[in-house]
Amino acid sequence: MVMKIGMIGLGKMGGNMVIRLKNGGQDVVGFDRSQEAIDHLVSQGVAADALTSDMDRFIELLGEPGQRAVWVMVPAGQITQSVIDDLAGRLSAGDVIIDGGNSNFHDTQRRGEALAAKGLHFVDVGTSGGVWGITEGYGMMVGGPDEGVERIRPALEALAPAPDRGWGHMGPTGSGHYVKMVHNGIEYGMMQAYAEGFELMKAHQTFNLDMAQIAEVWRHGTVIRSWLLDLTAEALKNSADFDQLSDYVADSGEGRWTIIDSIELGVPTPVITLATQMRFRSQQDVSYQGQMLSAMRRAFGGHAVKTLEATKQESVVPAVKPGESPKAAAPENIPTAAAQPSISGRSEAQELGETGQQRTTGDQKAGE
Ligand SMILES: O=C(O)[C@H](O)[C@@H](O)[C@H](O)[C@H](O)COP(=O)(O)O
Repeated sequence: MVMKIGMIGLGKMGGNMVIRLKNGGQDVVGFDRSQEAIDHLVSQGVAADALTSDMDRFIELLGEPGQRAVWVMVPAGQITQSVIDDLAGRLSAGDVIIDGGNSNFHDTQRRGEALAAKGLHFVDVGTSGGVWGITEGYGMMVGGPDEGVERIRPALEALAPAPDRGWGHMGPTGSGHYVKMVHNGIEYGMMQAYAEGFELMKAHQTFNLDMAQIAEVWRHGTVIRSWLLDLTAEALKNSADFDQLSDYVADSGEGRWTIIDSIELGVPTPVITLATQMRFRSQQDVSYQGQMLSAMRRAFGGHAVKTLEATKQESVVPAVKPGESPKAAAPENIPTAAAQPSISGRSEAQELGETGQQRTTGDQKAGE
């Protein structure tokens, strides 16, 4: 089946979806304010007269009132709201508006009610797959009224990995975005678990393990193989690029909303919660709470603490090689440990470890 469908937002998600819809035989038209986004799609073989940066023209291209369908693929939040408000004023009863972004499901429920009052069908599609969706197909979690969902079935079947796989009607308006929210919470948890495991193995220098080799081995046959691991293995192959990455990890809100939902329902979600909190920590340059911990520890125990300057110098400490003692690798001028004995009778140097790292051995712990 072929349907006419309009796409608003021709960035890396919406633009690729236009191409997949076109390749799937659908009659697709697109709108973006950016001429550059339009030119890119034209260079990819999409007809120039199916794309416009003029909203009036776009609405004309959508076809018969009451039969029109518009997929909104813009960032969640205020931009989505203003695009939907604009469409609500231009479309008429029977038309379908689809929000394919990562909107908060509460916003979606509210928008659904307002649009239903005007006779418009509002369908929320939690869309997964990122930049790979163009070739692999998109996983789609669909919410909304039956009629609206049925109307856009040809588009969903063309966008999915296969017509009968990778998409489903979850329930009423909001349910698609709700399921996508939990999907993203799980995504955070899986990513964090992989990242922790690899960092641990990298720190265990006795074995001099090769992270790229391990990721590649784990991709095949193991219990923890996954697409995320496939992507990780690929990233580890290019160590020059990997080593340049900042450890700042952004978050777009889905993890936060998942935690809020878990609190409201009283359902424990420790993995997702901690994974999200780790992102917050990564987003801090110098953490105020960490500074406060140091201040308190110094105050009550007279313990030596690191200064920002010392931490900066330490970041250029050469890595300890297997067989080499940490002391040999540590520069001598890092003022991390005082020579005076601590309350436990151990020197601060012993407590911090000779490179200034936190204590790590059972013996040291027992001696506290
Ligand atoms: O399933 C997907 O394709 C992803 O979950 C995607 O939808 C996600 O929004 C972004 O990759 C970034 O999300 P964060 O900024 O929250 O990491």
